[in-house]
Amino acid sequence: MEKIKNIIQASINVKQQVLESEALLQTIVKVSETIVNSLKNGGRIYFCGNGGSAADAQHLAAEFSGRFYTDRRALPAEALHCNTSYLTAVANDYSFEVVYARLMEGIGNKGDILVGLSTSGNSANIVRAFEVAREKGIVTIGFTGMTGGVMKEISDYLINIPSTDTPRIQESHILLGHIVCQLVEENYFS
Ligand SMILES: O=C(CO)[C@@H](O)[C@H](O)[C@H](O)[C@H](O)COP(=O)(O)O
Ligand SMILES: [Zn+2]
Repeated sequence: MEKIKNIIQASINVKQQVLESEALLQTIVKVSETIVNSLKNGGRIYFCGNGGSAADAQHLAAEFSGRFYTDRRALPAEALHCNTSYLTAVANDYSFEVVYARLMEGIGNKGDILVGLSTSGNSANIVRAFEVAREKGIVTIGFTGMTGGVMKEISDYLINIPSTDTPRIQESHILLGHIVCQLVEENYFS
């Protein structure tokens, strides 16, 4: 029981720090406004991550393309790992490092948004996708851990959770991701 309580408390502590970080909260506001502007100008939102963060990418994309709280028209959002034929072919024929970059090359357009979720900030396939995004004028939003890793240098917006513990970082990513979904849904459809 003690162990379980300690883990829950650790998750709360990270979220408490997020709550007290004016800078992070301001970034959330800016990110939400940027996504609304992109959507209003015909942009699309792409999400990518690995492992649990791929699940988070898929989850958040579905809030936009499906629904979050309200009944409204679908918004154009996709997670980049969902086509397993594409993923296995490109990883097999080229490398796993280029799987997301190649998709951005193929389907990303100027004014779109690319959200990358990486607790280390160092996942090479996300970093490579952000590099392609930068070349194409696609706005990048990094959800990372405390240091931001390599993504700190190449993200237009960085949401770096004040923790170095992968699961605790992911738990705050999904909280803040949900907040972004709610703000975008409310503002876009108001
Ligand atoms: O869900 C978890 C851990 O909670 C794992 O699957 C985790 O996402 C994987 O180890 C990822 O490959 C870690 O990558 P990243 O967060 O450093 O980009
Ligand atoms: Zn996990």
